[in-house]
Amino acid sequence: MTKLQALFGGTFDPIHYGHLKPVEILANQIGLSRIIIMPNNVPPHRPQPEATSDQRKHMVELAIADKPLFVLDERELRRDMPSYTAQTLQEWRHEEGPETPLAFIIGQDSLLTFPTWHQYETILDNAHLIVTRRPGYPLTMQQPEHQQWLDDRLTLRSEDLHEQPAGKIFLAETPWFDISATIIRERLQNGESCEEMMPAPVLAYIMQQGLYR
Ligand SMILES: Nc1ncnc2c1ncn2[C@@H]1O[C@H](COP(=O)(O)OP(=O)(O)OP(=O)(O)O)[C@@H](O)[C@H]1O
Ligand SMILES: O=C(O)c1ccc[n+]([C@@H]2O[C@H](COP(=O)([O-])O)[C@@H](O)[C@H]2O)c1
Repeated sequence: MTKLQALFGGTFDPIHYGHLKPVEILANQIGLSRIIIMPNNVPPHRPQPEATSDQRKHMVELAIADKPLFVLDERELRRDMPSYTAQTLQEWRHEEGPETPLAFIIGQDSLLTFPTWHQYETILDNAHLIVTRRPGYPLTMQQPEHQQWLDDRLTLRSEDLHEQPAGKIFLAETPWFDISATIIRERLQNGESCEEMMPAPVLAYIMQQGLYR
């Protein structure tokens, strides 16, 4: 098997176990050599996050400090423009060459909005798309033409992700983690505990910085 690397982009406001656990399990299931966590500076499709980019980056660093599978990629943090995935993947492909298998990981909720992303059709030219499960969202697209787009690219064979450089969509059978950054921010605002939802060093940093009060 080749060494398949995957980029995992997000706002991570804050990073939590709903981000970390599915992708760790995925890495074991399909054989990922590296998961590259890539926080954005300006998210394309949502309001600016509550925590600063430096704070969100630091929380990612704390979350992955004891996990050799993960590395941090700061390229989107350096961008003052919205972080369009199509552009980022074009850059990444250029760096890695045409033959290297590359993948971009998203959760099930992101798959549903994927056809609204900037130049979404070009994203699969440069990487595979790996979708992790998330409770509360369907695995089918709302519009028939988007379902057709999905069906045309779906694969059930994880080997395809290693054998081809890009172009496939793989719906991974990862367990559900009913955690979101929104719930965490709300719970913290209400003074409720979030210990089960994120690594302890991240929670300690949130408390120390007085974030999400
Ligand atoms: N619980 C989860 N299970 C699977 N995927 C998830 C989960 N939470 C987030 N993701 C995925 O991680 C990526 C980054 O998500 P993001 O940083 O927006 O977290 P979030 O918890 O959805 O945040 P918010 O609640 O602020 O919208 C997205 O592709 C999203 O689909
Ligand atoms: O390129 C786009 O148009 C686009 C639209 C929405 C989301 N994304 C990317 O998808 C990833 C998850 O986004 P989010 O908002 O759920 O944190 C993150 O890397 C975003 O930059 C990208």
